[in-house]
Amino acid sequence: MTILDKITADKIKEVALRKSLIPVSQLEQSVLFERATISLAKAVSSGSGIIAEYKRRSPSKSVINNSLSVQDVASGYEQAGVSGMSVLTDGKYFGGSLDDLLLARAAAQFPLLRKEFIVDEYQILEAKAYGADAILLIAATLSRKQIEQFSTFAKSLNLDVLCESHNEEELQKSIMPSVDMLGINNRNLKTFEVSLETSKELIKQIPDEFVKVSESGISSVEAIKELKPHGFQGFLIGENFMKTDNPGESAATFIKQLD
Ligand SMILES: O=C(O)c1ccccc1NCC(=O)[C@H](O)[C@H](O)COP(=O)(O)O
Repeated sequence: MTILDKITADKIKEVALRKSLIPVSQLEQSVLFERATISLAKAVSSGSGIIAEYKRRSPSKSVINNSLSVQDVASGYEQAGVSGMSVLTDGKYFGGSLDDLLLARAAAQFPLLRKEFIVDEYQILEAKAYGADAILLIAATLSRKQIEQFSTFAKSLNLDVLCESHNEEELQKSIMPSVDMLGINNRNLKTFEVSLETSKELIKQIPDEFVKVSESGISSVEAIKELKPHGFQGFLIGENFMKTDNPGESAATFIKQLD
């Protein structure tokens, strides 16, 4: 069993429990449920393109940063000029929560991505109720039918959809009109190996109309300069900013060097 299989199996159980505790009607009554969302896809294609992540820990790195509040990081990222922020809401493997999403929403106005292992429409309702503007779908864990179902449902709630792949088969099943952004994950989620070559190779198969995002293992301005000519507009960066004492300041310095 790979780590991704394990995360997905745990997530299915977790979501069943969450559903029994908080009914859909309660999520729909959240004040944030009626909020006008901001398009992450538009922000990425018109701004710096950086989607900066709030990441305490991960299966590949036990501790990245446990000492910074999500509110401080969100306002730091916003001041730095990132296009949006990714908030990991998984508790068991990443130390995140839906409260992180809510607190980031309270601290900043820019687009927020709920970074989660989506296995059920219920999690998309949660994303909306806790202030997200976009959701992530991971093609490795979903069928084409599920990607279509979840992305169409997200669009009906005015949430943008980033669908992530790591190989040709995953990418091909993600290409559909209800997806706004196609992400190429440079990290193999089975082995944790990272290579920017994955982005450079797979982007050749992404049709023009999609916003193209390179994800994971981006640790320098040079990497962005290397990826941009291949057609990437978005760059999802976690550890590189979060390993510092001031992720907002690190993002600001990074973005200045992009000019
Ligand atoms: O980061 C991991 O170890 C990981 C393991 C298993 C599933 C997902 C994982 N990461 C989620 C992400 O997509 C990254 O946090 C994100 O792309 C940022 O990556 P990085 O810049 O390398 O921190």
